[in-house]
Amino acid sequence: MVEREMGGSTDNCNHSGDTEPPKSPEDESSERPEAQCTQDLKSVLITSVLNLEKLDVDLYRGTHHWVPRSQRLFGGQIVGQALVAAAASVSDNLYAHSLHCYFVRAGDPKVPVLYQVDRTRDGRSFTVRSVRAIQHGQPILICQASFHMLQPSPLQHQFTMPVVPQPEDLLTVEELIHRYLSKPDLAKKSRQGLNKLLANEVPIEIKPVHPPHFYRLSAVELRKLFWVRARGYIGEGNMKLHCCVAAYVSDYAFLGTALLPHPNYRAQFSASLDHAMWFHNTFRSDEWMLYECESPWAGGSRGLVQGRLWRRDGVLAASCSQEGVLRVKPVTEPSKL
Ligand SMILES: C[C@H](CCC(=O)SCCNC(=O)CCNC(=O)[C@H](O)C(C)(C)COP(=O)(O)OP(=O)(O)OC[C@H]1O[C@@H](n2cnc3c(N)ncnc32)[C@H](O)[C@@H]1OP(=O)(O)O)[C@H]1CC[C@H]2[C@@H]3[C@H](O)C[C@@H]4C[C@H](O)CC[C@]4(C)[C@H]3C[C@H](O)[C@]12C
Repeated sequence: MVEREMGGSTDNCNHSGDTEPPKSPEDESSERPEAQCTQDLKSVLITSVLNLEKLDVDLYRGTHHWVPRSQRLFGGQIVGQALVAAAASVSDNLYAHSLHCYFVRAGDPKVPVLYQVDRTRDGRSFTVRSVRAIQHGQPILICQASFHMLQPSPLQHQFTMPVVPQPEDLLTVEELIHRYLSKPDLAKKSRQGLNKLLANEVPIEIKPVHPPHFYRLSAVELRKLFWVRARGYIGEGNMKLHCCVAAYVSDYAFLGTALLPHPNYRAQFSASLDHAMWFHNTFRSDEWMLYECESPWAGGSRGLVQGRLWRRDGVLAASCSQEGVLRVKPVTEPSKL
């Protein structure tokens, strides 16, 4: 399996059950994995989605877990798996620092994805891999990923992390949905939509900072802020793996940011066209990170969104950009959540 080639060990066990209150990151990272855990939603990211099967040199096969209702493969899954494939032939002293992808065809959830890696260049400090994600003999995604060795520099700066409530003081998406569903006067259509959302087996935990915003119930500002982490315990592992998980995480709830300024419209068809990420510092994708998303522009049936993933200590972990196709239609009756 590719993961073994990536070095580092990943613990398949998880330590934050759905029923028990979320543990603080310190609790989780201090726990030692005890019992043998079966694969479940909380470890599926690592044990299957990002655990590719090696078919040949530089050729891998990925399986699916969660698929959006559009029945197109989730873009974050394809990006995360492409980065796993790219990283497999890169030595452990190099770190993923950027990736750039185009989604050129919809992914078919009925068949696995093949990842064909080209070892574009192994330089003195930078190494570049090109990956084609292939289904039915055609590329669905083309990706370039670059890896860099540690080269410290006195030149450092970053934006300042937004001041927001801590995740321990916020509700998860699931808890919010249950709260909305408890409203007796909830519109039937909204109730159906929320139950479908609850049924999503997304291996990501999300705590919106401004819930009405997250669900576009009010366009107070053009930013979407939410705490996010992969479900389950990944452990220190190796940074390549955490970058692959962050790639998966970064594409969820991202493109919808471009609809925030337009509460009177909803997407009739939306799909990511490209996705770019820059990894700035080490981070743990299984610990809460703040995802700050904004949309500087939309037009011509496209929208551009930009995101910053922040560590809890205020360090900027990663930056993301994505343009997507957005074909919209007027909202006939605003949601009554
Ligand atoms: C995570 C969910 C999904 C986000 C993704 O991952 S998208 C998947 C990755 N990207 C792609 O698959 C794109 C691949 N590329 C292509 O398919 C093509 O290149 C394309 C289509 C871009 C261009 O093709 P081309 O042939 O050149 O051009 P067209 O002719 O225009 O297109 C042809 C096909 O396109 C379809 N189509 C075109 N127009 C329409 C239309 N008007 N209506 C319907 N379909 C149309 C059609 O298939 C055509 O093909 P055909 O063969 O003719 O059929 C996220 C998605 C939703 C999010 C949730 C949501 O926003 C609600 C919550 C919001 C909250 O804030 C966060 C939580 C949410 C639950 C949120 C969570 C997620 O972000 C999802 C689930």
